[in-house]
Amino acid sequence: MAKENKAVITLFGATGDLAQRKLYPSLFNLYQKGYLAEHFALLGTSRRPVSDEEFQAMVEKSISGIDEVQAGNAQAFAKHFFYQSHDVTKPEHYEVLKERLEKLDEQFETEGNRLFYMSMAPQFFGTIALNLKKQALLTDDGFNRLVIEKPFGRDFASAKALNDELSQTFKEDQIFRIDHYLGKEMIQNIEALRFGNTIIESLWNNRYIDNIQVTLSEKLGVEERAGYYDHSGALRDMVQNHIMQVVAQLAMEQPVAFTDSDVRVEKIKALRSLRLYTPSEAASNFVRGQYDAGADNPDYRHEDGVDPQSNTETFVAAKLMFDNYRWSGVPFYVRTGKKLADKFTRIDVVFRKPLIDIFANPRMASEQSLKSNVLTIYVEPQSGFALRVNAKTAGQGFQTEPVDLEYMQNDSSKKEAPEPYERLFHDALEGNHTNFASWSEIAYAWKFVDVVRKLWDIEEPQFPNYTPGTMGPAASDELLARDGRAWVYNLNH
Ligand SMILES: NC(=O)C1=CN([C@@H]2O[C@H](COP(=O)(O)OP(=O)(O)OC[C@H]3O[C@@H](n4cnc5c(N)ncnc54)[C@H](OP(=O)(O)O)[C@@H]3O)[C@@H](O)[C@H]2O)C=CC1
Ligand SMILES: O=C1O[C@H](COP(=O)(O)O)[C@@H](O)[C@H](O)[C@H]1O
Repeated sequence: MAKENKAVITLFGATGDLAQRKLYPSLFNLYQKGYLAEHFALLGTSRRPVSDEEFQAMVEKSISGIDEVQAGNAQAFAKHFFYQSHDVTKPEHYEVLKERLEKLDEQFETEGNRLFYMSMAPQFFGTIALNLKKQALLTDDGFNRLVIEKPFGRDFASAKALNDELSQTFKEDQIFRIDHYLGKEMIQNIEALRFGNTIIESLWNNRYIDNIQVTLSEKLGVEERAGYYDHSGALRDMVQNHIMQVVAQLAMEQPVAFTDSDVRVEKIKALRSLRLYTPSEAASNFVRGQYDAGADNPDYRHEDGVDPQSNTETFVAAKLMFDNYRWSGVPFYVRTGKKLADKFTRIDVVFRKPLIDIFANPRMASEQSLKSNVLTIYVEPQSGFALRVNAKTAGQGFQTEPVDLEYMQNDSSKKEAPEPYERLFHDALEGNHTNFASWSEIAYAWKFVDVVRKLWDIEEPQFPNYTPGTMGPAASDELLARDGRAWVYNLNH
């Protein structure tokens, strides 16, 4: 039985793309499941004038694509939505907001619980938080929480400045920094796999693991987001946040208990032990790329909205090292990019080969060699995992071949899994921080990434350097080849 969450949600950026594509459908799913019911309201804000009725129609339209809408639910849901034209830079506008929130609190009996969601350009995040405090929009009786979208800063200094601003209004345990990768079913499964299985956790260290590979691959280019992306690039857009969060979950020690505070402690410890590169180490352990023209696309520099001289990277590959007892000597190879071969996210954990390969005994005149065991976590588009083991090939002789022990979620279990934003909204309403990034995690991630960014900002790259539809520049393969390794997923798969 779903527990109802009571709150008034104030959404900054209510007419924006994210709100309409992701946030309203996620809230609607929570409503259909009973996590939101009678005691919730959403006050949407942005500058343009929109009436409550027009806003409700916008919300209904945004959820119209959802399957299995229970009769009448869409209209009943939309009736919880209200709109206030509001310029976040104008302090006097917050007074009106305050009055409306108080009325909604009373009307929907939300017990003073307030959730403020910043879904707008990041330069406004600090201003909004300061005004919420100055104009006393936080309540004394219920909870006051802030959900904040990415990006959280452009580097450590700007992230710290933002965090300092937010901290004047909200304490760390009131801030929920969104990283939608943490809302993905199979990313959450990392913890279940590791800490729910003796056979996995007992091997999860440098005695048995040779290397770990994380790939976040995209088939699309920058599309209509060039304005943002050209000032960001793959390092800031994907590595500093999503990849760092995934890697922290793979590397962390077992938390004392599966609670948000215990998980945070371990993720922070893991990120603290991530080796901070010198500029020359960064140069040899990071690869950047920018896509060339393809059969149906211009090269990146000729995309709409991109600076024709742009040195923004659309691809990053890197080798990360953790200096701690568990991971000493084990490289974590990561890569992400746009216009690659396919859209998928996967993690490959490559185990060491047996110390002695008795099947390669020359007396048996065998040419074969055992393959490494690989645990692959398929995050998307399929959800599941596979363990590659060596088995005897059926037949007269004695040959071995790799076979996969596989678990893939079927359509019905996939349907059970909420969308990341639905899950994260629910967590924030429940006050559960497990799937949100803490300030310390963000700070360590920026410090790590800043070294690379500074280096790349002063060195002229040889762009473009990869063909759309491939897995990035040749240097990405060379990064592993020089260690005698290769990406488990390559174009032959
Ligand atoms: N869209 C996406 O897929 C993703 C977005 N994000 C993040 O989510 C956030 C929102 O992105 P997105 O929805 O795409 O942005 P949009 O540009 O689509 O929307 C911006 C919103 O902010 C409002 N706005 C702009 N200026 C002001 C102002 N001065 N005062 C009040 N409201 C204002 C706009 O309405 P109006 O002009 O009427 O004021 C609009 O509602 C960003 O932080 C982005 O990085 C993160 C991941 C994915
Ligand atoms: O945060 C972002 O993520 C998307 C990729 O997310 P996914 O869930 O589709 O894998 C990426 O396209 C975008 O550039 C980035 O801002």
